[in-house]
Amino acid sequence: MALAVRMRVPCRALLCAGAQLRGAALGRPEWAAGGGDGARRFASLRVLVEPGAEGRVAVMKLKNPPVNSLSLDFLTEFLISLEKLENDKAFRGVVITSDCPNVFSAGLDLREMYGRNPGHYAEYWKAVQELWLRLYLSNLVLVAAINGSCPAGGCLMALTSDVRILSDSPKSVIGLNETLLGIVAPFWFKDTLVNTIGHRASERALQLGLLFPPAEALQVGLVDHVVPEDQVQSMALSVMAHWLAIPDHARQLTKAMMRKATADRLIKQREADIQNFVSFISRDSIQKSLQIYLEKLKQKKG
Ligand SMILES: CC/C=C\C/C=C\CCC/C=C/CC(=O)SCCNC(=O)CCNC(=O)[C@H](O)C(C)(C)COP(=O)(O)OP(=O)(O)OC[C@H]1O[C@@H](n2cnc3c(N)ncnc32)[C@H](O)[C@@H]1OP(=O)(O)O
Repeated sequence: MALAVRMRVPCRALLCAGAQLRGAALGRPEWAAGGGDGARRFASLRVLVEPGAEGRVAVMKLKNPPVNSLSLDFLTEFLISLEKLENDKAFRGVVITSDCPNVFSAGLDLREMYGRNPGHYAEYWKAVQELWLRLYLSNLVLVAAINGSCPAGGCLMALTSDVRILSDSPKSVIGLNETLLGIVAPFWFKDTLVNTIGHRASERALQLGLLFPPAEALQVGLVDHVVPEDQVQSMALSVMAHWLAIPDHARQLTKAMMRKATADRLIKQREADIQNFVSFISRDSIQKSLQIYLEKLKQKKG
C-alpha cells in the first residue's frame, strides 16, 4: 500500500518529491506499510521503521547493504521516514540502528562523490546537509544504537543523537576519519564533534583521522555506553525510557538552546557550503585521492 507523505517545509518537500520521482522512475513502490499496525510500521527499500515495545518509540533500521553507505537514494528515504515520525505525535523517541551485520554506516557514499558532475555533487551535498540539520535539530529523543563500524558520515549521523550506545566489538570503531581519505571534514562536522568531545580532543581526532575502538570512544566521550553486541538494542531502549521521563517541552527547548547556534552557522551559509563542496570535490587531486581510496577498499578483498 502506498502511503501519502505530507510535508511541512517547502525545501524538504522539494527534496522528498525528488525521491518519489526517482522511485517512480525506477518503477518500484516507494513505501509499503505492513503488519497489523500498518499505520505505524512502514518501510522503504533502505529504511525499516518499526514501533518499539511501548509504541512511543520507533526503531529505524538502516538497511542499505552491504555497508549502509549514505547514498542519495538512502538519504532521501531516511529523511522521508524521519519526517513521518516527526509528524506523528504518538512518537517521542527514535532508536537508530543498522540492519547490516558489523557496520552501522560506512558514511557518505564515495560513489556519489567520485566521477560525477557538479550538478550531482550539489544535489548530493544538499541532501547530506538536510540529513544533519533534520537530525541535529530533531524534537524527538534520538538514541544511536551503534552495532558496528561507524566512520566519517556514519559518525556524524551518530553524533546528532542525544545518546550513543556502541557495541563492544573489534569492528565497532567510530570517528571522523576524513583526512585518511585525503579529504577535509566540513566545519559543521567539526562543530558537531567539538560540541561532543571538546576542542583539543577534536583537533587531535580530526587531524589524525582517528577511528576510536570502543573503550577509547567511551573514554574520550564520543559514545556514552559500550555494551556487548547483543545488549545494544535493550540498552538503547532503557536509556530512552530515562530520557522520555523528562517532559518533552522542557527537554526540546533545552536541546534547541544547546544546538541552535551550531545549526544556524550552516543554515546561514548553506548555498556557499554547497559551492565549497562542489569545487573541493571536483578538484583533480581530490578525485585522485578518492579513486585511490576506492581501489584500496576493493583490493582489501582480493
Ligand atoms: C576546504 C574543505 C571544504 C569542503 C570540504 C567538503 C567536503 C569534503 C568532505 C566530505 C565528507 C565525507 C565524509 C564521509 O563519510 S567519506 C566516507 C568515509 N568512509 C570510510 O572511510 C569507510 C570506508 N569503508 C570501510 O572502511 C569498510 O567498508 C567498512 C569498515 C565500513 C566495512 O568493511 P567490510 O569489510 O565489511 O566491507 P568492505 O569489503 O570494505 O566493503 C563492501 C563494499 O562496500 C564498498 N564501500 C565501503 N564503504 C563505502 C563507502 N563509504 N561508499 C561507497 N562504497 C563503500 C566497498 O568498496 C565494497 O564494495 P565492492 O568491492 O563490494 O564493490
